[in-house]
Amino acid sequence: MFSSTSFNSTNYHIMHYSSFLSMSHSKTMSSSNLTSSSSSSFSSSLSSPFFIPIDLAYSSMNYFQGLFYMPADVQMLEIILALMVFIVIHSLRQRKKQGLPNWPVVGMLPSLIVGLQGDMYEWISGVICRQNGTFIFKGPWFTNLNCVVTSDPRNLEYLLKTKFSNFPKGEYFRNTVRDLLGDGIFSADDEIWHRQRKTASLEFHSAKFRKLTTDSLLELVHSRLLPVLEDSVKQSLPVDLQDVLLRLTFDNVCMIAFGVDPGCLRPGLPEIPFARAFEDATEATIMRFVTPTLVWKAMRCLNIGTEKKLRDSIMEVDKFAEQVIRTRKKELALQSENEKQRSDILTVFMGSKDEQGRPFLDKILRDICVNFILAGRDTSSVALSWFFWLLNKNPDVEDRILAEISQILSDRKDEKDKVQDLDNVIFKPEEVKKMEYLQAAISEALRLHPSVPVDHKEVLEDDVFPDGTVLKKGTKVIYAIYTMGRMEGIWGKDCREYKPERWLRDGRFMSESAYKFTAFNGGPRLCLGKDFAYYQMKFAAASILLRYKVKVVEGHPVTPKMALTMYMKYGLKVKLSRRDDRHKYFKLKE
Ligand code: HEM
Repeated sequence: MFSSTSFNSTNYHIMHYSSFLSMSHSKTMSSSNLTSSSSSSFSSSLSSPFFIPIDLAYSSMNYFQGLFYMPADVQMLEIILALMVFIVIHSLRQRKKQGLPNWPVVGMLPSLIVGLQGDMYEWISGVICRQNGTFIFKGPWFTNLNCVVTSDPRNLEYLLKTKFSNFPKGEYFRNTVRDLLGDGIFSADDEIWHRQRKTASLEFHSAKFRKLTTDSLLELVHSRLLPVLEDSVKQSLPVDLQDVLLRLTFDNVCMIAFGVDPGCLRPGLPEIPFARAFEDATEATIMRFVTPTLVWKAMRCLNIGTEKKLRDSIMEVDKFAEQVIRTRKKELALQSENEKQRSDILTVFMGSKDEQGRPFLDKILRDICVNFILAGRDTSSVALSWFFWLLNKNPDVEDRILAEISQILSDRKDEKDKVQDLDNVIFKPEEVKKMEYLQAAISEALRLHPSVPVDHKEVLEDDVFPDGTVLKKGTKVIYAIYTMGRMEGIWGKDCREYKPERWLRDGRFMSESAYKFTAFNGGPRLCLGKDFAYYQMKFAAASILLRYKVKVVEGHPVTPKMALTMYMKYGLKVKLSRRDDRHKYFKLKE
């Protein structure tokens, strides 16, 4: 009777369920009973959204009548089986309404676990798109895993700007990251956040700070990055470009935060204890987000597993921070006001006051620096890694970048600046600014592979999103930045294509709304390092592309790693070769 009808997957389960009941009835009922029961379940399955409860109730009545004629153990087994089938079908039917099957006790966790096995970000994007931009994840009963996941730009604007004060980072986040981040800018809310933001913001926009960042980057690219890459060319060896870039930005951000160069990008790529400890501490902190709070707290008390690793690595980070703070204090004490030239974050905060007008305590100074390192450590390098991977697949984009660089260099007016040897070219800050197509190509890479793929907030008071989603006090809200880059409703039908041109109007780079392109966050908590990050990425990318062709090693697997930052899980193995076709793009001085 079912074979003549075509079913979608949900109906297939319905059919299965009815067949099962038919089979059980056949043991106990007359054939006429069997026929009426089965056909009623079939017709209601097509017409009524309440099919399952009605059908089950009806069938169960007949079913229980039949029980009197059955041996007790068979009866029990059948009840259990019927119940299980009901639960399975009911839970699977939730997929259509709620995005994922919602099971008793474990909620949507099984689907999440399955989703985590593959490309987690693609999986979550599929679920969100099916739910038109907002999806409510139901975790296991009695856990704190329930949350609202959204990628609707209207909700993002509401969350990050309109009702900013109702969506803090929250206690859950702070308690989870406190051991590593303390009260630094990343995890703080309210006054503590505001004070740090104000001081840091003034500093980030000062000429002194700009000079520090451009000088330190120039030094690192020319005396560390390029020699390391040149070595790999000479030895004809592949190199993990992601690892090299991570070292570059780690050294760079430590110079900005602490005013100290840890030397990760020295020849031979040494392992630096502070860098290793920082990496380990971040990874162990992330583990807390996927471990029930009671469990990680117990592990912390017992000092075992990832919690032991966290404690050990934080001790190493603290040792480094304390030593830098102590040395800087001594150094500043010996200098006169006029000599105080340093403009790193640590020195600036040492000269500022907290919200009560007192100097910042050493512990807060440590927290501030550690937070800045975390913020600027790997976001740019990871973005650059995806950018080089995309270039490899889009040689026409690479051609356009080189044409732009060539134009900029040939526009040099000053005779002594004219390029005689491309290997000696050092881009000037105003030239980097003019690289509009490169900025578009990097933004497009960030749109498809945002360095921070998901971010989160907590609801302070009951609220409602512009799309109608009801938010109860204490709910966790996750905004899926990765998904936003892949939504047709935001970017159009070609949203999955790498097209830097979408950022250009009459050849000039045009920024997008922060609630549509949220790679740098938006509203009052917009990334403080955004301008510097663009400068850093453009300077490093242009300096590499001018000298080398970057080819991803054939067969090298490229897939995102599940972490707070979107690293490539297996790094980016590339083979570099000298750009011997430079004459195509660059006209040298005669
Ligand atoms: C491609 C590069 C970068 C991207 C995509 C990026 C992205 C972001 C995002 C998404 C946030 C919000 C995080 C949150 O509130 O949970 C953020 C905050 C922040 N970023 Fe960046 N960032 C980049 C580079 C940098 C750099 C190089 C620095 C510093 C040198 C920096 C400093 C900060 C700071 C201090 C905050 C905290 C702002 C606040 O909470 O008020 N970022 N960034």
